[in-house]
Amino acid sequence: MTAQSNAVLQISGLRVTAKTAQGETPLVHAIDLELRPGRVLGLIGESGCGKTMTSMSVLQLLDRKTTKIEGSIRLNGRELNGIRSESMRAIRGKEISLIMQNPMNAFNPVLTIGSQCIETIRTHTSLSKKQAYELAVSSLHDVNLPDPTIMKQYPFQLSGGMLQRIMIATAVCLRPSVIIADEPTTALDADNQLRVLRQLDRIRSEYGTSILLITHDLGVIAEIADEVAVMHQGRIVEQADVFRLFDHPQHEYTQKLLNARPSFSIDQQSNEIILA
Ligand SMILES: Nc1ncnc2c1ncn2[C@@H]1O[C@H](COP(=O)(O)OP(=O)(O)OP(=O)(O)O)[C@@H](O)[C@H]1O
Ligand code: NI
Repeated sequence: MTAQSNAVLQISGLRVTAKTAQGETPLVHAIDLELRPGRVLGLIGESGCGKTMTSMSVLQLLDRKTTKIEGSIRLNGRELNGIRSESMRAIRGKEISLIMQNPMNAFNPVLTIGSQCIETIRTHTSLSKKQAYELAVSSLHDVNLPDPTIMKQYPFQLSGGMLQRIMIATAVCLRPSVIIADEPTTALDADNQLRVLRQLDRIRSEYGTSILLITHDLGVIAEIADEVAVMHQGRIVEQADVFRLFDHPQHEYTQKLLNARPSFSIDQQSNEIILA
């Protein structure tokens, strides 16, 4: 009998290799990650270590002509690696959603926010236009954008922080069990960063959504992650509970990451990590 795991997303032995004219270059080396229900798993590591390649492989968004994905990616028990692209299109946005770094790129500049949200909803459901409109408006309300006239606006009329919240609203409106957020706050100013993190945290607690949060920022990790996986040169070098990681970093690279921060302390009473 095989061991049963309650993971929503289980990545085992994931390898990503770039196929170039010069030959094959390994980018991600047989990593294992497990995302449990309602948890936030932070994936942290330096630029170029393979975080985005990992998230793109999970979503099966890499071009199979130029990249090879090996290993297993199970979403609610179903294998995603090698799945037909049609089946994956039905899963993406419904069972697993992506929130990207640059909100501007996520929207079509010539369509209103409303038509894009409604289109996303109707691709995955049999809701009428009116029902989809109502769901979109209530999702925007959820991310503190209560004014429905936003539906009539075009992406360029809105700030980066607002677009990021709209992207979150769109990503969560169909209640996916997993959200992958790849540097969701990097392009935002400090106020909006905090706002977006709070919203992700609220979505997690309200809907039990599991979040794989990709970042190079320990502050983001301290804010909302339950567990952390540290990635270095295409490998996971350490995975631990967030408090344990801050308290007792095991790997040399994790220690370097922590030392690069000015200082931090753990408030025993509120159980929060405070960064200076
Ligand atoms: N399409 C591609 N083909 C080949 N190599 C690629 C491709 N995209 C990225 N790479 C390489 O893969 C490695 C991992 O890149 P990746 O984008 O996953 O890093 P990252 O950890 O997300 O970095 P960042 O924090 O800068 O976003 C890098 O060396 C990058 O140059
Ligand atoms: Ni990246």
